Amino acid sequence: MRQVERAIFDLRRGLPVVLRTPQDDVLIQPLEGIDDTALSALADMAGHAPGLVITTHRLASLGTHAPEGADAVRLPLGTHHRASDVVAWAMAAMAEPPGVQPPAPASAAETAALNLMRRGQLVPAALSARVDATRREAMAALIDDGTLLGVALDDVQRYGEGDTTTLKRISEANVPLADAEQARFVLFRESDGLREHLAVLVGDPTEWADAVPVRLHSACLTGDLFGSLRCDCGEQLRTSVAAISEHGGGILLYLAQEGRGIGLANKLRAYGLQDTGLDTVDADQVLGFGEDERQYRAALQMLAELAVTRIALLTNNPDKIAAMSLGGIDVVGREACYGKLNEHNRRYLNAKAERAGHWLEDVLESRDVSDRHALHRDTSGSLE
Ligand SMILES: Nc1nc2c(ncn2[C@@H]2O[C@H](COP(=O)(O)OP(=O)(O)OP(=O)(O)O)[C@@H](O)[C@H]2O)c(=O)[nH]1
Ligand SMILES: [Zn+2]
Repeated sequence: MRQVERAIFDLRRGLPVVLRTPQDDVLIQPLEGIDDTALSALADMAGHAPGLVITTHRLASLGTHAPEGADAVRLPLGTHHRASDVVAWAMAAMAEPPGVQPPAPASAAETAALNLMRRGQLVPAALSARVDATRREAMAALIDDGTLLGVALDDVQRYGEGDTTTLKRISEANVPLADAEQARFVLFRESDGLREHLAVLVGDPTEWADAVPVRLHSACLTGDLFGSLRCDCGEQLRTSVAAISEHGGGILLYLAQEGRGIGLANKLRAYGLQDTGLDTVDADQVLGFGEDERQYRAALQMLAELAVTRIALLTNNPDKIAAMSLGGIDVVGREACYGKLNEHNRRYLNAKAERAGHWLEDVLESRDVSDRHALHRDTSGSLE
């Protein structure tokens, strides 16, 4: 499996990787940083023009339906296609589908390639070229001398299905917080070494209520750390710590799921797309993602490790309740957890309520605006 993890790192560096089966070698390359030289080098190495592999979410955002049952499709490319066009087909906001032949369902290697891109928090799109039989020996030599990384397709598929994200409890310490003086941070690391999650234990665990107050908080660097006004995350983080403390203690799980699981680089891309008029769901779809890419396996493992089975969840998100219940946790209560509405996050909160079914009516109807908003209104008079 270490080869798979190495492949993810090579892809994050923009390097091609070879996916190998006994019959075939397939060269794959991420879209980030691709230029015309890299595009033709890929075709030369493989002896075939590459195709562009995209998710069906991306295809839908181009206004085209995927063949029945396909999760990903391949658009064949010709030698006349420029890298800038290919990158645009993969991730730019545009209405026109590419003028190439109809999409074919992606092969097993191509589907696996997109899973590697996702795990590496790259845009889930790839260039893919089957290595011609006449080039296989040369390809094997490049793999042997370390120029290219080769990884068995079988391993990539098992990596995607398996328990590679088993958590290890790594370290812990008391960290008194402004909103909860008695707090203990426990750090967990996924076994492939890629991501770390935190359990913040508030109060004395022996005195926690029978249904332990729990907040599942997905990381949001911009909101949690910088107080971004584009979302409600920073305020939710702090008010939930305070609420847990007031309820006699409980747990905040701080999950490495930046940008609903798409990663910070892609969240910033999605923000750029939202600035052109798309909402948060459509912007993610342009980049090839579904409306919410999060999985809660890590949260379930941390609760198991902490021997917590009955919880009261602080959330407005029905998916989190469903994920916990499906994972065998008894969710016996739910408490709302709001941030403040302001003119920068109103559209985002509306989209969460309307498109993802979050319970945010109270916030959206309250016209509860922050001091900062009031200040802004005083000076600009531009409150909608
Ligand atoms: N992709 C994407 N992610 C965003 C955007 N705005 C915020 N996020 C992310 O959305 C996630 C919000 O997570 P949570 O705070 O757990 O909130 P939630 O799913 O709304 O659920 P509750 O707060 O529990 O009701 C964080 O990972 C943010 O980084 C956006 O416009 N696009
Ligand atoms: Zn946020």
